[in-house]
Amino acid sequence: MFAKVIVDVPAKQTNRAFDYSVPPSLQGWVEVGSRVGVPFGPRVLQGFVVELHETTTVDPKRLKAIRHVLDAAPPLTEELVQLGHWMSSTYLCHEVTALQAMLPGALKAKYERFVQASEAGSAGRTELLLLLPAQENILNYLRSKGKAKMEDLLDAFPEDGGLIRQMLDEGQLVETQGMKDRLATKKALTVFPPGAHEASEAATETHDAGTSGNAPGLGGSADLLAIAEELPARSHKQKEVLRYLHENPRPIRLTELMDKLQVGAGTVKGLADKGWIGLREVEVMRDPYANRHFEETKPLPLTPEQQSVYDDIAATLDSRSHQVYLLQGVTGSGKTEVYLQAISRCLEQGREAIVLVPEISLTPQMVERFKGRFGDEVAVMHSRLSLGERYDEWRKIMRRQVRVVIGARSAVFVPFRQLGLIIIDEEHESSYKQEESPKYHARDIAAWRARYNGAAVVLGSATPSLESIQKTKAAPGGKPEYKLLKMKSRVAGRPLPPVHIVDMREELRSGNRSMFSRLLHRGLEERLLKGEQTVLLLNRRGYATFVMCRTCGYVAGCPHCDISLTYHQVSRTLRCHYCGYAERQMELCPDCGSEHIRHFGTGTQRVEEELVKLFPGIRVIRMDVDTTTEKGSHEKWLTMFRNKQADVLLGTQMVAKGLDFPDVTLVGVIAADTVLNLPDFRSAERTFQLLTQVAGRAGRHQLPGEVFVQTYTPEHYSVITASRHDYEGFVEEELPHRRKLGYPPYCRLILITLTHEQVPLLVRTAEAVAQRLRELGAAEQENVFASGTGEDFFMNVLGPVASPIPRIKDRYRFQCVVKYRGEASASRIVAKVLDEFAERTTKDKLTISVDVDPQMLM
Ligand SMILES: Nc1ncnc2c1ncn2[C@@H]1O[C@H](COP(=O)(O)OP(=O)(O)OP(=O)(O)O)[C@@H](O)[C@H]1O
Ligand SMILES: [Zn+2]
Ligand SMILES: [Zn+2]
Repeated sequence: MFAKVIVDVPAKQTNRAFDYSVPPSLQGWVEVGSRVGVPFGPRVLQGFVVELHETTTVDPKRLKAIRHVLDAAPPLTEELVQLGHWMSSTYLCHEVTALQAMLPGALKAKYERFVQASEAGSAGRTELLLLLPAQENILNYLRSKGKAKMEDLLDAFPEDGGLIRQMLDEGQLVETQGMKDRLATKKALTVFPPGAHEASEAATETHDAGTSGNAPGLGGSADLLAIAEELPARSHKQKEVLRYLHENPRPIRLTELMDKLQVGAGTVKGLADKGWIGLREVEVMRDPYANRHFEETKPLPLTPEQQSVYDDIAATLDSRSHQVYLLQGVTGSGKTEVYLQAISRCLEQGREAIVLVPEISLTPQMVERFKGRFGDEVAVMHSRLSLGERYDEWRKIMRRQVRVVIGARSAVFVPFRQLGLIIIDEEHESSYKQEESPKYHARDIAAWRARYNGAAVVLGSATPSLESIQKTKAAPGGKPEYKLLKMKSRVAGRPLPPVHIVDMREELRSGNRSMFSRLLHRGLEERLLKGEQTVLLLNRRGYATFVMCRTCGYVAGCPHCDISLTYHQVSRTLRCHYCGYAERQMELCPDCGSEHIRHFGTGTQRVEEELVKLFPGIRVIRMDVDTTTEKGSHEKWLTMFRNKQADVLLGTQMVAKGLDFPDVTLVGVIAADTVLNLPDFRSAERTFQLLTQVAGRAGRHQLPGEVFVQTYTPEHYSVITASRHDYEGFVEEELPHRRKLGYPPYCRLILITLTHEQVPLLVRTAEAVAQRLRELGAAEQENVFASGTGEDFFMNVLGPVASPIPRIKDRYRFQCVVKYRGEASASRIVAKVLDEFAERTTKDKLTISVDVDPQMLM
């Protein structure tokens, strides 16, 4: 048997599969998707098996064998391996980078490097070589140890790093990589009465050792009583343990037993040493939600709108065909209930479902709704879990113990084998696009997996992205890519809240210098009197958190990046968000020596201060990056707010999404324009989406709601259409702008960023790249024209220009933007140009990164 393996070296030369033989000892272990260790040059590298064959065309003499298999079950499926291949060509990334992105953090890159003397090095061949004394020493050191960690070896021979490298290259030393995998599983000492043993590996791992139900073979436990009787009276603690285990003949965690009986570990261990009871380490699962009880919920009778949407999705599920739906439902229309019932249907068919939600709306409330309906069938994956917790949730998936996963972007890769449904809530959110390589969009991955599995995808939003809405329209001569489903009204005939636009210029003119307009002020006052709640949104983006000298105007900037430093209140430091550079808060201006330094803290903090000044005694919960870094803080704040321990929930985007609190009757937006002024072609769309989302938090239950949007640009169509809850109106205004400027959804973009330490070389290369792109684009255009297929291809290269942030980590940045229409040809052209320049850029240490469908042109 032969395997094709992609090795874990993200480089152009290794971006292909290499052939290896599967030794007889590993047959049956090596599968497509297995992680393996393979010899590669002088080293042993990690890799992924992507194909298995009975034959190979490679000369058997040159073929090396796979050394070992890293996991008992392959962490990737055949489907995911194929997906990796597709991602590599679609997003122009290395295949191994795509495959790595599918693994949970705990499995990634956590390997240690080991070195040993090679067989050739320790036997025959070395005698023929003349060894340096230092080489002898290194070999002797390794022979005495058998195998050493690379870092220990380098510690032992600090002068000889280069020599060690050379010995590796010459094959005297061999490097292997070992996983720190064991660290990633959690173990607990567990007491086993005789006869009670681990029923099966999986069972012991899921159960809490203390509550394991079955105690197979009780035969032995009678003996414990006999032993207890015979022990001397002074061993009363040991007697007690034996009696307890006689009465409860099942495994129990040592700490729990100690707690229950108030005995020491030594007492128990003594019994184990005598062989009367067993004491072993057992793997336990960390369950982040273990101590939470989730109220079980039953499916609600659907409204007619919900029913018709559900019926459509259910028909696709039943026919096992593949379809992407775009569900446009106003805020509070009950999209989540539709998701829940569609998932039920999918599970009834014996299939599995993935639910993606944006990271910041992956709130406990959201998790609760899914756990409440599907209980232990649900695994949760998000970045606020510890690495270990995430790993354990992932293993539940591998072992088929759960059939529903709810998580942020990367959960789209979970290795389900019978995927029936993928739901992407708030599909317009930019966090579904990964900003590092592989720069994928979860929406595209979901569509790909649905096609592969004959599954349904539901993209839900009150404000779908323009790209998605465009895909619901029929292409000339074809069927639309997505099917549009609509829910136009809120559940139970509740009205959408009226939205009032407040012109802040007007406020200033009439002498109100506060950040609260008179209307919003009165609204707050009324809510305090009535004991109702308010949500206040301050969009942090675009808000100053920098440090400025009021005497000379000096602004503290990063010495390595062309960007101002951000002031961090908690640590009293100034930090660069791009390179991590940090310095102490300054007392004097470095330019003019003035003491008048002003720290512009986060906007939310200033709002909070003003609230407390205007409404003494007001209870405010502030949610922003500063107050939510601690694990579980999110949950804490939201629970407090739900329990009405606060009058106002004040925050950034994180208060705008998904929250459903019955007593919120007022929503205020402090300044609607902060996003609007950003130099981004999506700024109007983002403004509309955010305003609509946050307005949707008011009046969702019995009490009617009301919204005030404060703005300096009340005439802007994104503000006006949002105030009317008018999605179609917004789209109608926005699309002509996009068409005129040639932006998505009328074309697609590829952003190419080049970086180097020196500007002249950078500019020269950037220009050469742009030039070559133009040549190939024009040639393709001619080809298409000549072929007469009438295919809609066009490609336009903008730039090179300096990037909006022209320098990061001492490297200058230039960018080109490729605008194009027409299938895949553009990415093929870009790939070709990258290929042509690869050698030159490696030699010059210049980097080129590519972002297909960028969310921001930064
Ligand atoms: N069929 C139904 N009957 C009664 N109540 C319902 C029904 N469907 C949903 N609800 C309730 O209506 C409220 C709003 O529903 P839900 O949160 O699912 O809306 P949504 O469309 O997801 O909103 P958003 O996009 O604003 O997050 C919830 O409190 C939910 O329990
Ligand atoms: Zn100054
Ligand atoms: Zn920096």
